[in-house]
Amino acid sequence: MKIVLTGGAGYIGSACLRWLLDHGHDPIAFDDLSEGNPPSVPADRLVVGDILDTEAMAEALRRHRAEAVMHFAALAIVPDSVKDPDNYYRVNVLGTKSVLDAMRRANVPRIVFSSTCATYGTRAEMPLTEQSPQAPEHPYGTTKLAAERMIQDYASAYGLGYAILRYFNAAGADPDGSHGEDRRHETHLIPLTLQVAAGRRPRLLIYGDDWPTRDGTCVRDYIHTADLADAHQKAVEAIGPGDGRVYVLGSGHGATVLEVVTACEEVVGRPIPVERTGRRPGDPPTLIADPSKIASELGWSPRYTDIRAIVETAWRWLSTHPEGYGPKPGRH
Ligand SMILES: NC(=O)c1ccc[n+]([C@@H]2O[C@H](COP(=O)([O-])OP(=O)(O)OC[C@H]3O[C@@H](n4cnc5c(N)ncnc54)[C@H](O)[C@@H]3O)[C@@H](O)[C@H]2O)c1
Ligand SMILES: O=c1ccn([C@@H]2O[C@H](COP(=O)(O)OP(=O)(O)O[C@H]3O[C@H](CO)[C@@H](O)[C@H](O)[C@H]3O)[C@@H](O)[C@H]2O)c(=O)[nH]1
Repeated sequence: MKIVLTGGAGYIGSACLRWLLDHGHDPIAFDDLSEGNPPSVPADRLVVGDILDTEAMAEALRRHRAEAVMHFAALAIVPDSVKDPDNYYRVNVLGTKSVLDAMRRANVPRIVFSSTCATYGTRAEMPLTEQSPQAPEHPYGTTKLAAERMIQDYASAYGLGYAILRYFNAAGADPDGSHGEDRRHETHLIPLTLQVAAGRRPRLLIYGDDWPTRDGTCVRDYIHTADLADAHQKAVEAIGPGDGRVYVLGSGHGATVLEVVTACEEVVGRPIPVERTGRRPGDPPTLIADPSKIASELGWSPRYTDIRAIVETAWRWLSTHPEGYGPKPGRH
């Protein structure tokens, strides 16, 4: 299938693009490089552009004769969204509207959307299913929920097929260590912990050890990017005309912050300095998926269910690419 991936030079988008190439599809990335890395995808598969430019997006869809869009492009850091909601509503909500309008102009019949478990809020019961009530508690989650609703409204009015995938915590790198996570400003637990292990940061701050969890630190469901990519492939292949699907997408297993640090110590073979500090605003204590719907409907199951195996891939990338993908172009 000919597929355009918005945000396809980013961490998850580029992992999906490489996966789709390896599995017989014809993907290209459409990315403004505000966070993406050109070396993460083949040069002839990258179109540089802004999703808010509807005509540029439509032109890329027409030129590639796209049969599907995977919409990854977004701003996705919770505390930044609290400080700068203007930018989050612009890129995540108006940007999604622009992508949908470009798809209508270019007659593209299906979309797979990157949503998030951050649309649920802190009060839902664990594990989370597609039926759990959505009540986001920060602008990032609100903008992602607004984008979900917009896709569903466009689908019922204009006959679009869609799959909404609510991911949990994306983690890991390509198993051969050739590609991985490289952001301008890293905030995610596993890369930060491994950067401390590599001597690039003095210590890891642990945000809260008094949460109501088994060791007092937050529990998250870490899902490897290869498992995310596999789910995207299965979802895009399953969407029929006018078909709408929603799936939660996690491994079904939770790890605490301290368990992640221990896994990192086991993988790198030495202790990692940590400092316990206060809770980070907006953090829910526990987020765990129940992925049984995507398992039964699409035959998806995660290959990475052990946090140590996920960390091993991330360490292979980080320890062999201390500069990541190198200098970042065009950042704003
Ligand atoms: N990382 C996670 O744990 C996680 C979890 C749940 C959902 N998600 C969602 O998955 C998607 C990808 O996340 P990621 O971690 O790969 O982030 P990322 O920042 O690495 O990727 C986002 C990409 O979008 C591009 N982009 C941003 N604004 C753009 C614009 N206006 N026009 C074109 N391109 C633009 C960036 O350059 C970047 O390459 C996001 O939609 C995010 O909300 C991520
Ligand atoms: O230096 C750090 C960084 C993180 N944490 C903790 O580690 C856990 C995981 O944090 P992080 O890796 O920042 O991920 P989340 O805040 O859970 O958010 C990610 O996962 C969400 C889905 O759960 C996505 O929607 C977001 O885009 C993505 O950033 C949280 O309990 C944090 O408090 C620390 O203790 N110290």
